[in-house]
Amino acid sequence: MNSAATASGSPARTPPDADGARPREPRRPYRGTVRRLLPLGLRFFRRHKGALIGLAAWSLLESVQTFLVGFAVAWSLDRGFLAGRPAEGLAWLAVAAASVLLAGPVLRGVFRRLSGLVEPFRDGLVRRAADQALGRAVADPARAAEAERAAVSRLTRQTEIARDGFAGLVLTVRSFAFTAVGAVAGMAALAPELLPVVLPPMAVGLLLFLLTLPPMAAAQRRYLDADEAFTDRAAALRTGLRDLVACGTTRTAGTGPDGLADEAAAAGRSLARWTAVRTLALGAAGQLPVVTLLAAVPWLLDRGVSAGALMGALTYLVQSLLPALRTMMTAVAAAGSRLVVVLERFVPPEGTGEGPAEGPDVGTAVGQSADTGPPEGPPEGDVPGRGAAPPAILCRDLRVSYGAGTPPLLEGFDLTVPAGEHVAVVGPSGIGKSTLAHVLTGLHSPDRGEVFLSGVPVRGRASRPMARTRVLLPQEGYVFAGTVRENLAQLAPGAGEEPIREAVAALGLGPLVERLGGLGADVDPAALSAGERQMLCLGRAHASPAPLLILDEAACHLAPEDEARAEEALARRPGTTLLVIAHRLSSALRADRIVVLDGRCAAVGTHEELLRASPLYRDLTGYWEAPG
Ligand SMILES: Nc1ncnc2c1ncn2[C@@H]1O[C@H](COP(=O)(O)OP(=O)(O)OP(=O)(O)O)[C@@H](O)[C@H]1O
Repeated sequence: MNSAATASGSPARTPPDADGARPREPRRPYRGTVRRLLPLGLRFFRRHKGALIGLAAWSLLESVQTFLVGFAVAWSLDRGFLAGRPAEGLAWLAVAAASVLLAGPVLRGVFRRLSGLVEPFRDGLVRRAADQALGRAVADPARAAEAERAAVSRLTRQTEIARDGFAGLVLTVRSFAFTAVGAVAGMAALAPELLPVVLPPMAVGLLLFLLTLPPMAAAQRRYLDADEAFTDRAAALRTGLRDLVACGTTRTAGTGPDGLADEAAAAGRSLARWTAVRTLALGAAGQLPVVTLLAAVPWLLDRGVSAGALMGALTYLVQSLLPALRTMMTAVAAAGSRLVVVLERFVPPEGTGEGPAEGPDVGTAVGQSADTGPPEGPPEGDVPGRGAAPPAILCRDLRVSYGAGTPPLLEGFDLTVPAGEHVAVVGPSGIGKSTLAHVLTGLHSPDRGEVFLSGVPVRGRASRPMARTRVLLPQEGYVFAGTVRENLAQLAPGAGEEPIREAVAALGLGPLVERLGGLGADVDPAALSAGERQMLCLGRAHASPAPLLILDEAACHLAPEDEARAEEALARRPGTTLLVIAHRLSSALRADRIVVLDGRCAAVGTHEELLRASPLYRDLTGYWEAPG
C-alpha cells in the first residue's frame, strides 16, 4: 500500500441537482403503492382484531338505528296517519326520534374503540420513521442532518397527517358501511322493489368517484414532494447563510427556493382542479338515487309499494345513506389520498434502501443505504482457495479519502483475512485505523476498489443483511435505556436466551449483571462507568450472530486482564473472525497476524515478522513498552 499524508476534509455529500434542491425521489405508481400497502394494512388489522371487533359491535348499533329511523317513518304513515290512526303515527315517529338518541352512546363507544386502532397505528409510524432516520444516518453519516430533517418532518407533520387520515377513514368508511347495512335491510323489509331503483345510481356515482382517486393521489404526491423539497432547500440555505452572505451570493442562492415555491403552488392548483372534479362525482353519487327514486314512483306504486315505504326509502336516502356516503367520499378523497401518499414515505418500495432497519443495529453495526440487487462475488482467482469458504475480509486495491482533493488515507490497499483469523490493526494516531474499520463495515465508501465480506461486496448492500454479517464496536460503548437483556440482545433480535447466557459466561459479565440487578433490570447508561459500558457492548457483540467482529479500541477502558479475557472470548466464539484495532501491544500480540498502517505502506505479518520487516512496528512496540 502506498499512501500520502494523512488527510482531513469534509465528507462527501450527495450533490444537489441543478436548482440546488435535493434530488427528487422517482414518482411511484399509485396502484403499486396501494398493492404494497394493502398486505401491511391487512396484517395491521389482523394484529388488532380485538379493537376491530369492538368497533364493529358498536357500529352494528348504528345499523339498527338507521333501520329504525326509516322503518318507523314508513309505519307512521302506513299504520298511523294514512290508516286514520294519528296516535299510532305519532308513536312510530317517537320511535324514530328515540332511535336518533342512540347516536350519542354509539359514537362514544366507537371513538373509544377507534383509539385502540389509531394509537398503535401512530406508534408504528413513529417507530418506522425513527428506524429509517437512524438507519440512513448510520449508513451515510455525511447526510445524517438531511436524514434528521426528514425524520422530524415524518415524526411530526406526516405522522399526524397519517394518523388523522387513518382515523377519519376508519370512522367514515365504517359509518357508511354500517349505515348502508341498516338502510338496505330497511328498504328490503319495506319493499324489495326499492333496491334496484336506488342502488345502481349510487354505485355509478361511487364508481365515478373512485376513478378520480388515482389522479388525485398523484396531484397530492406532487404537492407533498414540492413542499418537502422547498423545506429541504430552505434548511440547507439557512445552515449556509453565513457563508452565502460572506460570498455575496444570497441573491443567486435565493432563486432556488423561489422556483420550488412556484412548483409547490402549481401542485396546489392541480390539486384544486381535481378536487373540483371530485365534487362533481360526489354530487352525482349523492343526488342521482333521489332522482331515480322520484322518477320511479309511478312504477313502484303500480307494484303495490305503499306511500309509507316510499317515504321510508326517501328517509333512508336523505337522512342516512347519502350523508354517510358524502362524508365517506370526502374523507377518502382528502384524507385517504393524503394517507396513501404519506404512508408510501414510511413504507418505501423494495430496493430503495430506505426500508427501516431490521432490529436496532444502530451504533454498533452499520451499513450502506442501498441494496443494488444480487451481490456479485469477487472475480475468479482473487479468492485464495476458491471453492473453499471465501475469506472473511477481502480488500482489493482500496483508495480511501475524505472528499475530493484531500490526500488519501489508504492507497492501493490489499488485505485478505481468512475466516476464523484474529487480526490486529496498529498504527500511529490519525493514520486511518478507524477509517479502515468504517470502510470494512460499509460506513465509509472507498474512492476506488472493493471490499468483500465472506465473498459478498460491501458496496451497495442494505443495512439489514449487513447487520447479520458484521458488528463494529466503537470506542464509545453505547448502552441504551432498557433492560440489561435488551442491551445484550440488541444485535440478536429473536435469538432467545442462549446467546445471552453464553456471552455473559464467556466474557465474565456475571458480577456486573448481578450488580445491575439481573438481566431483567433497567439500565441507567449514565450511571455506568466507561469500562462497564464497554463490557456490555462486548457482550452484545458476542451474542450477535455476525461472524465478523471488528473492535475499534472497544476495550480501551478495561483493565489489561479484562481486555485480554474479552478478546480471547470473542476470538474463541465459534465461526468468528476478529479484527481488533489495538491500542496496546498486548492486544496486538494476541492476534494471529498484525496489520501496520503507516501512511506510506501497510505491512502485514506476525509479531516476529514485523519486528524484522517494519521499522514503524519496531518504533510502536518500543513506545508501547516504554510506559510499562
Ligand atoms: N468524517 C471525517 N471527515 C474528514 N476527516 C476525517 C473524518 N474522520 C476522520 N478524519 C480524519 O482522517 C484521519 C484518520 O482518522 P482515523 O480516525 O481513521 O485515524 P485513527 O488511526 O483511527 O486515529 P486514532 O488512533 O487517533 O483513533 C484523521 O486525520 C482524521 O482527522
